[in-house]
Amino acid sequence: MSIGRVGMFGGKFLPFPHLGHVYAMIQASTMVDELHVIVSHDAAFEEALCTGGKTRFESATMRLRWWTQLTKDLPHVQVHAVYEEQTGAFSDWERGRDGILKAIGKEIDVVFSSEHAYTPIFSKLYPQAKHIIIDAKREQYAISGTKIRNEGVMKHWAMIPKVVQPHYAKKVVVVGTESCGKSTLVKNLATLYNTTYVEEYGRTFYEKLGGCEGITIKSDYAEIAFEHKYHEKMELQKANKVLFIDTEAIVTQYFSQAYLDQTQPILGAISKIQHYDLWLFLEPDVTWVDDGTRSFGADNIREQNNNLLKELLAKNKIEYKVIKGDFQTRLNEAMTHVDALVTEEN
Ligand SMILES: NC(=O)c1ccc[n+]([C@@H]2O[C@H](COP(=O)([O-])OP(=O)(O)OC[C@H]3O[C@@H](n4cnc5c(N)ncnc54)[C@H](O)[C@@H]3O)[C@@H](O)[C@H]2O)c1
Repeated sequence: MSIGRVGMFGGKFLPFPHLGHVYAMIQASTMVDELHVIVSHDAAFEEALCTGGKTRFESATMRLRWWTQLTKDLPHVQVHAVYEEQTGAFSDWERGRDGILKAIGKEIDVVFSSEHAYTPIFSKLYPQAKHIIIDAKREQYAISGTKIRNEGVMKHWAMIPKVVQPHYAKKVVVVGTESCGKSTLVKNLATLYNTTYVEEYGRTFYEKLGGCEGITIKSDYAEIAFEHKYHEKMELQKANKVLFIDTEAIVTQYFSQAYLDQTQPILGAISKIQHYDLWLFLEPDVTWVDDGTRSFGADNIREQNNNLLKELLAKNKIEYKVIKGDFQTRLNEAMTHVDALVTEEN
Protein backbone atom coordinates (compact mmCIF):
# COMPACT_ATOMS: atom_id res chain seq x y z
CA MET A 1 0.00 0.00 0.00
CA SER A 2 1.33 3.39 -0.97
CA ILE A 3 1.74 5.68 2.04
CA GLY A 4 2.74 8.70 -0.02
CA ARG A 5 3.51 9.90 -3.51
CA VAL A 6 7.10 11.19 -3.28
CA GLY A 7 9.65 9.60 -0.97
CA MET A 8 13.21 10.59 -0.15
CA PHE A 9 16.01 8.41 1.22
CA GLY A 10 19.28 10.28 1.79
CA GLY A 11 22.75 9.59 3.12
CA LYS A 12 26.45 9.81 2.40
CA PHE A 13 26.66 6.11 1.60
CA LEU A 14 30.37 6.24 2.27
CA PRO A 15 32.44 4.44 1.05
CA PHE A 16 29.61 2.72 -0.89
CA PRO A 17 25.97 1.71 -0.50
CA HIS A 18 26.04 -1.48 1.62
CA LEU A 19 23.29 -4.10 1.85
CA GLY A 20 21.66 -2.32 4.82
CA HIS A 21 21.23 0.78 2.63
CA VAL A 22 19.95 -1.35 -0.24
CA TYR A 23 17.46 -3.05 2.07
CA ALA A 24 16.16 0.32 3.30
CA MET A 25 15.92 1.62 -0.29
CA ILE A 26 13.98 -1.44 -1.52
CA GLN A 27 11.62 -1.34 1.48
CA ALA A 28 11.07 2.39 0.89
CA SER A 29 10.45 1.79 -2.82
CA THR A 30 7.50 -0.46 -1.97
CA MET A 31 5.79 2.28 0.04
CA VAL A 32 5.74 5.28 -2.33
CA ASP A 33 4.84 6.04 -5.95
CA GLU A 34 8.28 7.50 -6.60
CA LEU A 35 11.41 7.31 -4.50
CA HIS A 36 14.41 9.65 -4.70
CA VAL A 37 17.75 8.40 -3.37
CA ILE A 38 20.00 11.34 -2.47
CA VAL A 39 23.78 10.92 -2.28
CA SER A 40 24.80 13.90 -0.10
CA HIS A 41 28.43 14.67 -0.74
CA ASP A 42 31.23 16.92 0.42
CA ALA A 43 34.57 15.47 -0.69
CA ALA A 44 36.74 17.45 1.72
CA PHE A 45 34.70 16.38 4.78
CA GLU A 46 34.41 12.79 3.56
CA GLU A 47 38.09 12.39 2.74
CA ALA A 48 38.89 13.44 6.29
CA LEU A 49 36.34 10.91 7.55
CA CYS A 50 38.17 8.14 5.70
CA THR A 51 41.65 9.23 6.83
CA GLY A 52 43.09 6.83 9.37
CA GLY A 53 40.36 4.29 8.61
CA LYS A 54 40.72 1.09 6.61
CA THR A 55 38.92 2.06 3.42
CA ARG A 56 39.74 4.61 0.78
CA PHE A 57 37.50 7.56 -0.01
CA GLU A 58 35.13 7.02 -2.95
CA SER A 59 33.89 9.92 -5.07
CA ALA A 60 30.25 10.97 -5.26
CA THR A 61 30.29 9.85 -8.91
CA MET A 62 31.19 6.28 -7.90
CA ARG A 63 28.48 6.22 -5.22
CA LEU A 64 25.94 7.61 -7.70
CA ARG A 65 27.05 5.03 -10.26
CA TRP A 66 26.55 2.14 -7.82
CA TRP A 67 23.11 3.44 -6.81
CA THR A 68 22.25 3.78 -10.50
CA GLN A 69 23.15 0.12 -11.04
CA LEU A 70 21.30 -0.97 -7.89
CA THR A 71 18.08 0.77 -8.95
CA LYS A 72 18.17 0.17 -12.70
CA ASP A 73 15.25 -2.28 -12.61
CA LEU A 74 13.13 0.04 -10.44
CA PRO A 75 11.82 2.69 -12.85
CA HIS A 76 10.07 4.63 -10.06
CA VAL A 77 13.36 5.11 -8.19
CA GLN A 78 15.65 7.97 -9.18
CA VAL A 79 19.09 8.75 -7.82
CA HIS A 80 20.71 12.18 -7.41
CA ALA A 81 24.02 13.48 -6.10
CA VAL A 82 23.61 16.68 -4.06
CA TYR A 83 26.47 18.74 -2.66
CA GLU A 84 25.90 19.42 1.02
CA GLU A 85 28.65 21.27 2.85
CA GLN A 86 29.27 19.34 6.04
CA THR A 87 30.82 19.76 9.45
CA GLY A 88 29.17 16.71 11.00
CA ALA A 89 26.40 18.76 12.72
CA PHE A 90 22.62 18.46 12.14
CA SER A 91 22.60 22.16 11.27
CA ASP A 92 24.37 21.23 7.98
CA TRP A 93 21.22 19.48 6.81
CA GLU A 94 19.38 22.76 6.49
CA ARG A 95 21.85 23.86 3.80
CA GLY A 96 21.46 20.48 2.08
CA ARG A 97 17.67 20.68 2.01
CA ASP A 98 17.51 23.34 -0.73
CA GLY A 99 19.71 21.24 -3.03
CA ILE A 100 17.62 18.14 -2.31
CA LEU A 101 14.33 19.93 -3.08
CA LYS A 102 15.84 21.35 -6.28
CA ALA A 103 17.05 17.91 -7.40
CA ILE A 104 13.68 16.27 -6.73
CA GLY A 105 11.69 19.23 -8.07
CA LYS A 106 8.52 18.48 -6.09
CA GLU A 107 7.23 18.36 -2.55
CA ILE A 108 8.39 15.38 -0.45
CA ASP A 109 5.64 13.39 1.31
CA VAL A 110 7.76 10.77 3.06
CA VAL A 111 11.34 10.73 4.34
CA PHE A 112 12.97 7.39 5.08
CA SER A 113 15.84 6.50 7.41
CA SER A 114 16.74 3.89 10.00
CA GLU A 115 17.27 6.46 12.76
CA HIS A 116 14.77 7.66 15.40
CA ALA A 117 17.27 10.44 16.13
CA TYR A 118 16.54 11.99 12.71
CA THR A 119 12.85 12.70 13.53
CA PRO A 120 13.34 16.21 15.02
CA ILE A 121 15.48 17.47 12.12
CA PHE A 122 13.18 15.94 9.50
CA SER A 123 10.08 17.51 11.11
CA LYS A 124 11.86 20.87 11.00
CA LEU A 125 13.12 20.58 7.40
CA TYR A 126 10.19 18.72 5.87
CA PRO A 127 7.22 19.58 8.17
CA GLN A 128 4.68 18.23 5.69
CA ALA A 129 6.42 14.82 5.39
CA LYS A 130 6.05 11.62 7.42
CA HIS A 131 9.25 10.07 8.74
CA ILE A 132 9.26 6.32 8.21
CA ILE A 133 11.94 4.39 10.09
CA ILE A 134 13.13 1.16 8.52
CA ASP A 135 14.87 -1.47 10.66
CA ALA A 136 16.10 0.87 13.41
CA LYS A 137 17.84 -2.02 15.15
CA ARG A 138 19.58 -3.03 11.90
CA GLU A 139 18.47 -6.61 12.38
CA GLN A 140 18.22 -7.49 8.71
CA TYR A 141 21.74 -6.32 7.83
CA ALA A 142 23.84 -5.57 10.90
CA ILE A 143 26.21 -3.17 9.21
CA SER A 144 27.03 0.54 8.99
CA GLY A 145 29.26 2.76 6.85
CA THR A 146 31.29 3.62 9.96
CA LYS A 147 31.99 -0.07 10.62
CA ILE A 148 33.19 -0.58 7.04
CA ARG A 149 35.36 2.54 7.17
CA ASN A 150 36.91 1.47 10.50
CA GLU A 151 37.24 -2.27 9.96
CA GLY A 152 37.74 -2.58 6.22
CA VAL A 153 36.01 -3.98 3.19
CA MET A 154 37.33 -7.55 3.27
CA LYS A 155 35.99 -8.15 6.79
CA HIS A 156 32.49 -7.15 5.65
CA TRP A 157 32.57 -8.69 2.16
CA ALA A 158 29.18 -10.38 2.59
CA MET A 159 27.57 -6.95 3.16
CA ILE A 160 28.85 -5.54 -0.14
CA PRO A 161 26.38 -5.56 -3.04
CA LYS A 162 27.40 -7.60 -6.11
CA VAL A 163 27.68 -4.43 -8.21
CA VAL A 164 30.24 -2.99 -5.78
CA GLN A 165 32.36 -6.11 -5.08
CA PRO A 166 34.37 -6.08 -8.36
CA HIS A 167 35.70 -2.62 -7.43
CA TYR A 168 37.32 -4.08 -4.31
CA ALA A 169 38.27 -7.61 -5.43
CA LYS A 170 42.05 -8.08 -5.57
CA LYS A 171 43.59 -9.24 -8.84
CA VAL A 172 46.45 -11.72 -8.58
CA VAL A 173 48.26 -12.52 -11.81
CA VAL A 174 50.54 -15.52 -12.23
CA VAL A 175 53.26 -15.13 -14.84
CA GLY A 176 56.09 -17.25 -16.16
CA THR A 177 57.34 -18.95 -19.28
CA GLU A 178 55.95 -22.20 -20.65
CA SER A 179 55.50 -25.27 -18.46
CA CYS A 180 56.30 -23.65 -15.12
CA GLY A 181 53.05 -24.72 -13.43
CA LYS A 182 51.00 -21.52 -13.92
CA SER A 183 47.68 -23.07 -14.85
CA THR A 184 47.71 -25.68 -12.06
CA LEU A 185 48.69 -23.10 -9.44
CA VAL A 186 46.00 -20.65 -10.63
CA LYS A 187 43.30 -23.34 -10.44
CA ASN A 188 44.48 -24.62 -7.04
CA LEU A 189 44.52 -21.10 -5.60
CA ALA A 190 41.04 -20.36 -6.95
CA THR A 191 39.73 -23.60 -5.37
CA LEU A 192 41.40 -22.87 -2.03
CA TYR A 193 40.20 -19.25 -1.84
CA ASN A 194 36.75 -20.31 -3.04
CA THR A 195 36.78 -17.92 -5.96
CA THR A 196 37.07 -17.67 -9.73
CA TYR A 197 40.03 -17.66 -12.11
CA VAL A 198 40.95 -16.75 -15.67
CA GLU A 199 42.78 -19.25 -17.85
CA GLU A 200 45.53 -18.26 -20.23
CA TYR A 201 43.51 -17.46 -23.34
CA GLY A 202 46.43 -18.01 -25.77
CA ARG A 203 46.39 -21.67 -24.90
CA THR A 204 42.64 -22.02 -25.62
CA PHE A 205 43.10 -20.01 -28.82
CA TYR A 206 45.68 -22.43 -30.24
CA GLU A 207 43.92 -25.53 -28.93
CA LYS A 208 40.90 -24.42 -31.00
CA LEU A 209 43.15 -24.16 -34.07
CA GLY A 210 44.60 -27.62 -33.37
CA GLY A 211 48.19 -26.55 -32.58
CA CYS A 212 50.51 -23.56 -32.58
CA GLU A 213 53.86 -24.67 -34.04
CA GLY A 214 54.53 -22.70 -37.24
CA ILE A 215 50.96 -21.34 -37.61
CA THR A 216 51.22 -18.27 -35.40
CA ILE A 217 50.45 -14.97 -37.15
CA LYS A 218 50.77 -11.37 -35.97
CA SER A 219 47.04 -10.68 -35.56
CA ASP A 220 46.70 -13.56 -33.05
CA TYR A 221 48.27 -11.54 -30.27
CA ALA A 222 45.81 -8.64 -30.14
CA GLU A 223 42.93 -11.11 -30.35
CA ILE A 224 44.37 -13.19 -27.49
CA ALA A 225 44.97 -10.10 -25.33
CA PHE A 226 41.48 -8.64 -25.91
CA GLU A 227 39.72 -11.95 -25.28
CA HIS A 228 41.79 -12.47 -22.14
CA LYS A 229 40.83 -9.02 -20.80
CA TYR A 230 37.17 -9.74 -21.52
CA HIS A 231 37.37 -12.94 -19.43
CA GLU A 232 39.07 -10.99 -16.63
CA LYS A 233 36.17 -8.53 -16.58
CA MET A 234 33.57 -11.29 -16.58
CA GLU A 235 35.23 -13.38 -13.85
CA LEU A 236 35.85 -10.31 -11.69
CA GLN A 237 32.06 -9.87 -11.42
CA LYS A 238 31.89 -13.24 -9.64
CA ALA A 239 35.13 -13.13 -7.64
CA ASN A 240 35.07 -13.73 -3.90
CA LYS A 241 37.57 -11.14 -2.57
CA VAL A 242 40.30 -12.22 -5.00
CA LEU A 243 40.58 -13.24 -8.66
CA PHE A 244 43.43 -15.43 -9.95
CA ILE A 245 44.64 -14.78 -13.47
CA ASP A 246 46.96 -16.88 -15.60
CA THR A 247 49.05 -14.60 -17.88
CA GLU A 248 48.59 -10.99 -19.02
CA ALA A 249 49.70 -8.67 -21.82
CA ILE A 250 53.43 -8.67 -20.98
CA VAL A 251 53.58 -12.48 -21.11
CA THR A 252 51.68 -12.36 -24.41
CA GLN A 253 54.28 -9.88 -25.66
CA TYR A 254 56.96 -12.31 -24.54
CA PHE A 255 55.30 -15.04 -26.67
CA SER A 256 55.19 -12.69 -29.66
CA GLN A 257 58.90 -12.05 -29.29
CA ALA A 258 59.72 -15.72 -28.73
CA TYR A 259 57.60 -17.04 -31.64
CA LEU A 260 57.71 -14.23 -34.21
CA ASP A 261 60.62 -12.12 -33.03
CA GLN A 262 58.20 -9.15 -33.10
CA THR A 263 56.94 -6.64 -30.56
CA GLN A 264 53.22 -5.80 -30.81
CA PRO A 265 52.48 -2.10 -30.02
CA ILE A 266 48.95 -2.96 -28.91
CA LEU A 267 50.33 -5.28 -26.22
CA GLY A 268 52.67 -2.50 -25.10
CA ALA A 269 49.67 -0.17 -24.79
CA ILE A 270 47.61 -2.73 -22.84
CA SER A 271 50.58 -3.40 -20.52
CA LYS A 272 50.57 0.27 -19.55
CA ILE A 273 46.90 0.45 -18.55
CA GLN A 274 46.33 -2.93 -16.93
CA HIS A 275 46.50 -3.18 -13.15
CA TYR A 276 47.10 -6.14 -10.84
CA ASP A 277 47.43 -6.06 -7.06
CA LEU A 278 49.93 -8.91 -6.89
CA TRP A 279 52.27 -10.47 -9.45
CA LEU A 280 53.56 -13.99 -8.83
CA PHE A 281 56.52 -14.93 -11.05
CA LEU A 282 57.05 -18.66 -11.45
CA GLU A 283 60.64 -19.77 -12.06
CA PRO A 284 60.91 -22.59 -14.62
CA ASP A 285 62.60 -24.96 -12.16
CA VAL A 286 60.00 -27.72 -12.49
CA THR A 287 60.06 -30.54 -15.04
CA TRP A 288 59.10 -29.56 -18.61
CA VAL A 289 55.82 -31.11 -19.72
CA ASP A 290 55.16 -31.39 -23.44
CA ASP A 291 51.39 -30.97 -23.79
CA GLY A 292 51.40 -30.77 -27.58
CA THR A 293 51.05 -26.97 -27.80
CA ARG A 294 54.50 -26.12 -26.45
CA SER A 295 57.95 -25.33 -27.83
CA PHE A 296 61.22 -24.25 -26.17
CA GLY A 297 61.76 -27.33 -23.90
CA ALA A 298 65.61 -27.40 -23.91
CA ASP A 299 67.14 -26.17 -20.63
CA ASN A 300 69.24 -23.41 -22.21
CA ILE A 301 66.19 -22.13 -24.16
CA ARG A 302 64.03 -22.17 -21.01
CA GLU A 303 66.70 -20.14 -19.22
CA GLN A 304 67.03 -17.71 -22.13
CA ASN A 305 63.25 -17.23 -22.35
CA ASN A 306 62.97 -16.78 -18.60
CA ASN A 307 65.47 -13.94 -18.83
CA LEU A 308 63.60 -12.41 -21.76
CA LEU A 309 60.36 -12.34 -19.74
CA LYS A 310 62.13 -10.84 -16.72
CA GLU A 311 63.60 -8.13 -18.96
CA LEU A 312 60.13 -7.29 -20.29
CA LEU A 313 58.71 -7.10 -16.75
CA ALA A 314 61.60 -4.86 -15.66
CA LYS A 315 61.01 -2.59 -18.66
CA ASN A 316 57.39 -2.23 -17.53
CA LYS A 317 58.57 -1.53 -13.94
CA ILE A 318 56.65 -4.50 -12.59
CA GLU A 319 57.42 -5.65 -9.06
CA TYR A 320 56.75 -9.33 -8.56
CA LYS A 321 57.16 -12.06 -5.97
CA VAL A 322 59.34 -14.93 -7.15
CA ILE A 323 57.93 -18.41 -6.62
CA LYS A 324 60.23 -21.40 -7.01
CA GLY A 325 61.04 -24.85 -5.66
CA ASP A 326 58.91 -27.98 -5.58
CA PHE A 327 55.16 -27.83 -6.08
CA GLN A 328 54.33 -27.81 -2.36
CA THR A 329 56.77 -24.98 -1.67
CA ARG A 330 55.33 -23.01 -4.58
CA LEU A 331 51.78 -23.41 -3.34
CA ASN A 332 52.66 -22.41 0.22
CA GLU A 333 54.69 -19.39 -0.87
CA ALA A 334 51.92 -18.22 -3.17
CA MET A 335 49.35 -18.61 -0.36
CA THR A 336 51.49 -16.56 2.03
CA HIS A 337 51.51 -13.66 -0.47
CA VAL A 338 47.80 -13.95 -1.20
CA ASP A 339 46.90 -14.10 2.51
CA ALA A 340 48.85 -10.90 3.10
CA LEU A 341 47.04 -9.25 0.20
CA VAL A 342 43.48 -10.15 1.19
CA THR A 343 43.96 -9.14 4.81
CA GLU A 344 45.54 -5.83 3.76
CA GLU A 345 42.73 -3.27 3.59
CA ASN A 346 42.44 -0.54 1.00
N1 LIG B 1 19.72 17.54 4.20
C1 LIG B 1 18.89 16.54 4.36
O1 LIG B 1 17.69 16.69 4.36
C2 LIG B 1 19.44 15.15 4.55
C3 LIG B 1 18.58 14.09 4.72
C4 LIG B 1 19.11 12.81 4.91
C5 LIG B 1 20.49 12.63 4.88
N2 LIG B 1 21.29 13.70 4.72
C6 LIG B 1 22.76 13.53 4.65
O2 LIG B 1 23.08 12.19 4.88
C7 LIG B 1 23.90 12.03 6.03
C8 LIG B 1 23.25 10.95 6.91
O3 LIG B 1 23.59 9.77 6.51
P1 LIG B 1 24.83 9.04 7.17
O4 LIG B 1 26.04 9.31 6.39
O5 LIG B 1 24.82 9.32 8.63
O6 LIG B 1 24.38 7.57 7.05
P2 LIG B 1 24.52 6.60 5.86
O7 LIG B 1 24.87 7.24 4.60
O8 LIG B 1 25.35 5.47 6.32
O9 LIG B 1 23.02 6.05 5.84
C9 LIG B 1 22.06 6.54 5.04
C10 LIG B 1 20.71 6.02 5.52
O10 LIG B 1 20.71 4.60 5.57
C11 LIG B 1 20.27 4.17 6.84
N3 LIG B 1 21.03 2.93 7.18
C12 LIG B 1 22.34 2.82 7.44
N4 LIG B 1 22.69 1.53 7.70
C13 LIG B 1 21.56 0.81 7.62
C14 LIG B 1 21.27 -0.58 7.83
N5 LIG B 1 22.21 -1.47 8.17
N6 LIG B 1 20.01 -1.00 7.65
C15 LIG B 1 19.03 -0.11 7.31
N7 LIG B 1 19.25 1.22 7.11
C16 LIG B 1 20.50 1.69 7.29
C17 LIG B 1 20.62 5.31 7.77
O11 LIG B 1 19.79 5.35 8.90
C18 LIG B 1 20.36 6.51 6.90
O12 LIG B 1 19.01 6.82 6.93
C19 LIG B 1 23.92 13.37 6.73
O13 LIG B 1 25.20 13.67 7.23
C20 LIG B 1 23.49 14.34 5.68
O14 LIG B 1 24.64 14.83 5.05
C21 LIG B 1 20.79 14.95 4.53
